[in-house]
Amino acid sequence: MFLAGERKTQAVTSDIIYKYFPGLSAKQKQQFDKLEELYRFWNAQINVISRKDIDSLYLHHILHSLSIAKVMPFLPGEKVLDVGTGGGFPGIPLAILFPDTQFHLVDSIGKKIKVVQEVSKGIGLENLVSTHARAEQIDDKFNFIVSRAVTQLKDFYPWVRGKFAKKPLNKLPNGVLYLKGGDLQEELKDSKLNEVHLYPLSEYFEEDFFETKYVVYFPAQ
Ligand SMILES: C[S@@+](CC[C@H](N)C(=O)[O-])C[C@H]1O[C@@H](n2cnc3c(N)ncnc32)[C@H](O)[C@@H]1O
Repeated sequence: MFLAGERKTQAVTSDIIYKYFPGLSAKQKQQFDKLEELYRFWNAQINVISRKDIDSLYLHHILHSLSIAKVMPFLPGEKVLDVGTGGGFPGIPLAILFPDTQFHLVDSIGKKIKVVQEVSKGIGLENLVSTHARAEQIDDKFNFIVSRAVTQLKDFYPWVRGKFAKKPLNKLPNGVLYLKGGDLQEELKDSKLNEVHLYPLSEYFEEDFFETKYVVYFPAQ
């Protein structure tokens, strides 16, 4: 029972993942379910998600990360780099969803990589490595580079330009999948990228949170 004027915020559970990604294995469900406990614990020591947002972990962080999968289902054997992963977004949810794809998560702040390593260990991820480094220092080639909330595309692309594998395996050429929101016109113009595709997330998800959010995809160029 609630008193007049008392507000109850209902935390979103992992059910929201299963609504949009049915058919996951028991192991994947266990991993997604365990993320809440692990992030609550680690976020209390090292802040990677704002305190008021932790109740929205499954919607704002996990499902948002997984939206990349609606645009680009990664294939077994592909390699994906997550630049500026913070506490592991979008890389950790994607690594659970695609256990046969190799993920490399990088962040320039060591404490954040500590959270990534602890969460990854806590759910037994075997297809993820993480490095405390600037993205520019990573010397490897990838099929796709993912990112969220790191910097403007005009600054981002020079960091990753030389890091794409030549051989494409997927339905779209190797390239960048960046989670962005709001009005992107100016940013896209400033980026000087000559081919960019916007995938509106409201086409895949009904929650208001996804209105005005996009996966921005551009091939290596
Ligand atoms: C706002 S946080 C976003 C974290 C995560 N992607 C998310 O969406 O929750 C931006 C992160 O980018 C990292 N970062 C910024 N520039 C970077 C670079 N050149 N290389 C690696 N990480 C970088 C910062 O340390 C920070 O953790």
